[in-house]
Amino acid sequence: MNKKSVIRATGINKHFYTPTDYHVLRDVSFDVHAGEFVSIMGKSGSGKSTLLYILSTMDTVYEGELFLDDRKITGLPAAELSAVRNEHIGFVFQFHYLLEEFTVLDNVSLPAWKLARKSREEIRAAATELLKLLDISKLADKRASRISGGERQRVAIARALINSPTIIMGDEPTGNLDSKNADNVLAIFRDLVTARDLTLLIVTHDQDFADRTDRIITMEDGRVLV
Ligand SMILES: Nc1ncnc2c1ncn2[C@@H]1O[C@H](COP(=O)(O)OP(=O)(O)OP(=O)(O)O)[C@@H](O)[C@H]1O
Repeated sequence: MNKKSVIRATGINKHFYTPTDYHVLRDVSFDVHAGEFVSIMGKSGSGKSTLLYILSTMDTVYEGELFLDDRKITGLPAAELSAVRNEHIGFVFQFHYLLEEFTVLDNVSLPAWKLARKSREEIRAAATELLKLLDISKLADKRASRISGGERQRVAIARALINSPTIIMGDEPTGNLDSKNADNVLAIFRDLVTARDLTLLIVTHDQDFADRTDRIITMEDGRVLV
């Protein structure tokens, strides 16, 4: 099967110049195809988060080229980049950055309010649907500050889905969960790949989690091992 490339990185190099020149990413090239569930592993300091930051379009200072959904992202002006990000990518982080005083429903709705493509009613309906999908409907009106770690991660996943992205990127999304909740998150991700035709790229230290993804990209000293 010749699936299209959803993420393509070619010859990515990145330097940090603080305090001296540190060559953190070295000729990183790889493809992630439509519908793949890929994990990125590697020792602490190998460059995983730095790479994810570039792939998520938030860091634009690098050498090489990045393509998302066959479109060249490298060199796009900031406004276009932000439109691409909003349209294509949902993020799930270890620390979910929920707004503690907002309800669960409002936290999930927030990215759609920002994008302002739909009415408040449509957004509410879509957010309600996502809570159902993630089996957290009961939490809709609870404040984020009142829910558990596993529940927070589900809210963060629902929020990442609200603008119907084609790609979900995660930085240690199961990092602070116990193994039962980590298993649940994995099962949710797995279902999403099938049900919503998503592509997933997840940085993780969790070998069990990674072993159950379709493919592991391993990083060492800023390089992708092949
Ligand atoms: N802003 C920065 N300035 C200078 N060096 C940095 C900066 N950000 C990261 N680094 C360095 O770049 C290297 C890669 O960092 P990165 O966070 O990408 O690693 P990682 O593989 O995600 O690590 P971890 O698994 O511990 O999160 C590290 O040595 C880090 O100290």
